[in-house]
Amino acid sequence: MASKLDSLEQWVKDVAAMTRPATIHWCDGSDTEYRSLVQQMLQSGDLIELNQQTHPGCYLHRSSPSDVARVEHLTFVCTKDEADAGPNNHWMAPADAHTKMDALFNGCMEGRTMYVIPYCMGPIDSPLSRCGVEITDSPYVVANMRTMTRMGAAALARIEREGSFVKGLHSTGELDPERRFIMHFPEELSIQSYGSGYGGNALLGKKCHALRIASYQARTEGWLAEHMLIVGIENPQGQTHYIAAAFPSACGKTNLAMLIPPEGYRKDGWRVWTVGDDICWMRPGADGRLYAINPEAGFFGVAPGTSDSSNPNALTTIAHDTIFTNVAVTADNQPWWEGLPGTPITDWQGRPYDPANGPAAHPNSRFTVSAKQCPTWSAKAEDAQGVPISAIVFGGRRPSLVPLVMEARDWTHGVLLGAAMGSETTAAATGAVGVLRRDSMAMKPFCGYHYGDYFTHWLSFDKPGAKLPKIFHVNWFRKGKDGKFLWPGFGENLRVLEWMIARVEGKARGTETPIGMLPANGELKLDGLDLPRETLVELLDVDNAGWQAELHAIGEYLDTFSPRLPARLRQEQQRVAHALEIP
Ligand SMILES: C=CCn1c(=O)c2[nH]c(Cc3ccc(NC(C)=O)cc3)nc2n(CCCC)c1=O
Ligand SMILES: [Mn+2]
Repeated sequence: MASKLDSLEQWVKDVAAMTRPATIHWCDGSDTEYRSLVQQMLQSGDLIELNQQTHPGCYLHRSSPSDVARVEHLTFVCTKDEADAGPNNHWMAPADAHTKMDALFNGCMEGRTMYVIPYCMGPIDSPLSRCGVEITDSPYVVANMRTMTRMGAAALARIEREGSFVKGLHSTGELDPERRFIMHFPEELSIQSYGSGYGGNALLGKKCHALRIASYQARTEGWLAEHMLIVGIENPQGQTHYIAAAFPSACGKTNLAMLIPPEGYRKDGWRVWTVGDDICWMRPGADGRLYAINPEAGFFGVAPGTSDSSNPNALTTIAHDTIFTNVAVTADNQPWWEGLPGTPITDWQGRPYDPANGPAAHPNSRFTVSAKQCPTWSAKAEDAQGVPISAIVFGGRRPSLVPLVMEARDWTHGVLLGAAMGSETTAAATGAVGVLRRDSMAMKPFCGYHYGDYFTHWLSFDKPGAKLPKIFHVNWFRKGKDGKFLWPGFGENLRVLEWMIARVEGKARGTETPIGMLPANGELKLDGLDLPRETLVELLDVDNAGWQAELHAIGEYLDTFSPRLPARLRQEQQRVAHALEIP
C-alpha cells in the first residue's frame, strides 16, 4: 500500500540526485535541532551572537550586500499559457524555466547539507491551512522557517494524511546576483529559487507559497489568499470585531496590527488583538461570512522605524529569541536601527559606522520572531475555523485628495476601491516625489496570475447568501497646505476603526458622497484629541474636480488589464465618474 509520503520521498531522492548534497537532514522542528543549527551557524559565521543579557536568544545575520531584498525582475510565474500570468508578472515557459533551473541546481549542494523542511501554513489542524515542503541548503532558511511556519514533525504527519503539498526547492548557489531566479509553477504547485538567501526570495512559505501559489490555488478553489494584516478590535462590552487590511509598503501594516489604543480608549476597556501582520487566507464559512486565518506563525518585520513611539508592542516582541537581518550593532552588542535611541558603531555590512556610507541599518533590515511573543497576540490565531471578518480595509499613502476614511456602497464598489489603491512615492523609495503608483489590493508583486482574472475572482464572492464584510478605504497620510500631516495616526487610528465597526453594527449613519460614505458630523470620536474642526473638515473634504480626474486615471489604469478586465468593474468606475459629474 503506497504511503502518501511516497511522492515526497521520491521527490527528495530526485532532488538529491540532481544537487548531490554531502548529507540530507529531515527537519523535525525541535528545540534540540534549532539549538544545534544556531551553534553550527555561530561557528560558520552565518549568525553573530548579540548581547544575551539585554537580548537573550537573539542573533544577527548579515546577508551579502547584493542580496538585501526581493528581486522582482528575476521573479517569474511560469504558467503554460503566457496570458494567464498577466501584465503584472514576468513570464517564462515552464520547459525553459525548468531547463534553466536544472542547470543551476546541478551539483549545487556538493559539500553541503540538504535540509528537508516539512511545514504547514496555518494552524496545524485547520481546514484552511495548506502544507508545503522546502528543500534548502541554507541553515538560516531552516531557522527562519521554524519561526515563520508550523515546521517539522506535525506538518510531516499532516502531509502523510493529506498527500498534497507545495514543492519548494531553494539553494543559495554562489549568491551571484547574475545567477539568481525565483520561479513559480502554479500548475505544478511548485517553486524553485536559486542564488538568493534573502527573506522573500528564500523563505518559500511566505511570499512564494502563501501569496503567489496560494492566490492561484485560491482562485481555483473559491477562497482568497491576500496580502493583509488581521487585527481584532475588542470593545468595552467585550465584543471583538476582526478587520483584514491591505496596504502598500511604508504604510505601517505591522504598526496597525499591534496598535495601542489612545489613553481614554484603554481606560474604557478597548483592546486590540494581533492575529497577523502580513498575510490573510479567507474563505466563506457555513453562515456565509468570510473566515480568516493568518497562515504564518511569525513576523518578518521591517526593523527601521520600529520604535517606542511607532510600535512599542513590536519592541517588546523582539526583546528575546529573535533573528535580526542586516541591522546595525551598538558598542554593547545590541541590535540597532534608525529610529532607536543610542548609537551604532558597526553598520549592517560589519563596517565601522560612518554616516557617509548611508544608514547604519539597511532600510530593508528585518526581525524574524514568533507571533506568540507579541503582547497583543490573539489566541484566536490558532483557531482552526479562523476568525469572522467584519470589515476589509484598503489604504495607501496619499498626501492629497483622498479622505481619512470612506466606505464602499457595496462589494463591487469595494473591489474598485481595492483595485485603485496605491501610494505616492516618497523620495526615499525612488528619488521621484509624488508619483502615484497603483498597487491593487497591495498584491502587485504577489498575485500569481492575471490581475484582471483576480478582480473577476474578487467580484465572484458577491452572491446570494453571502454575508460579506463591509469594505473601507483609509488614508493616514493626507497633508495640509503647510505640508504637515493632518492626522496624528498611530494609536489614534482606532477612532477610525471604531467608526467602521459602528457602521458594521448599524450604529452610525454616515453621510453619502459620490466617492463613498464618510463619517457624518460627530460620528468620528475626537474626545481627548485636540484636532481643530477645520482640520477634520480638510481630512474629510471631497474635492469634486480632483476626484473626476482621479476616476479618469483609474479608468485608464483598469484598461491596462483588458481584455481580461471584468466589465462590471469598468462599469463601476464609470458609475462613480458619472456620480461626480452631477452638480
Ligand atoms: C498604526 C499606525 C499606522 N501609521 C500611521 O498612522 C502613520 N501616520 C504617519 C504620519 C505621521 C507621522 C508623524 C506624526 N507625528 C506627530 C507628532 O503627529 C504624525 C503622523 N506615519 C504613520 N505610520 C508610520 C509609516 C511608516 C511605516 C504608521 O505606521
Ligand atoms: Mn508584505
